[in-house]
Amino acid sequence: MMSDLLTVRGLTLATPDKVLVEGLSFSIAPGERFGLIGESGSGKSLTSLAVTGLLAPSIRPAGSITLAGKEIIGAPEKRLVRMRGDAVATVFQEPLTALDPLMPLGRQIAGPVRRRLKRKGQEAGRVAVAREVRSLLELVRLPEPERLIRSYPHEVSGGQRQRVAIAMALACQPRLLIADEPTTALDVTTQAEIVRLITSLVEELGIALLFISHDLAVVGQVAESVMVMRDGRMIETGPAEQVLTRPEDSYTRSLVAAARRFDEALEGQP
Ligand SMILES: Nc1ncnc2c1ncn2[C@@H]1O[C@H](COP(=O)(O)OP(=O)(O)OP(=O)(O)O)[C@@H](O)[C@H]1O
Repeated sequence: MMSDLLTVRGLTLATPDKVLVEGLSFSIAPGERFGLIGESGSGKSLTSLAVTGLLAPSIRPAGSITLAGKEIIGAPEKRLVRMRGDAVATVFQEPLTALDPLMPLGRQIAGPVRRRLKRKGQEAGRVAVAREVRSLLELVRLPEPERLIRSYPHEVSGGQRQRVAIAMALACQPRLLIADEPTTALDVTTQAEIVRLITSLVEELGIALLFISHDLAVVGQVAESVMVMRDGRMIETGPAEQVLTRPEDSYTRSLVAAARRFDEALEGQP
């Protein structure tokens, strides 16, 4: 649809000797929360990298990806860089890889804040940037902002690091937030907190979300619509409530049954 924020049509990703993703089509409306589900190696991360124009040079994309009305496939690097600052930002599985180990967290958040203020022609001096950094820390519910600003990544917990990574992604004021397995590296309690935080933030800010996970239960908590992938292909797509409770495809049914058995085991039932 013309009004969609992200439209992927017939996306195929291949190396010279292997097709990794084939004929993928889906779209995300402004403000919509979309879940991409699939087991390891199904092509979820490649799909999200294609959306942000960050594919390895050995992988050739074909088909079409439009984000905020602009074609991504074949776009010059300059346009992709601008789009990554403007339309889309990503939160990855392991926040340590996104963070510089040698730089205090406050300065790391300040980077994207300053770039955004400059891009929008706004005052980007020290005071203005510091004010925005503080309000971002508040937004992601991080306590003790003064200490955090001066801390290095290894001095805070995994959950706090992921909150900082979320703050950095939101610093660009993206229209689409991509969260690629954002909770996989965290313990169960922290996982639930981060999932709730992401859900409430995108709702509060009116941002669309592409949430990627192998975990059906987590995707079910976050997404309004879902797509199930296997071996680089789309297996099933539709409203989350329908796909996750009344799946039509046998592969989706097996995933749902496995997740249910896992839940029952946790509850100590047969
Ligand atoms: N640069 C690359 N060159 C060749 N093959 C690749 C490359 N990157 C990924 N692949 C292959 O593409 C397939 C899909 O990878 P992808 O990372 O998208 O899977 P995924 O669904 O995100 O899995 P995971 O949850 O384990 O990250 C895998 O078989 C992977 O080995």
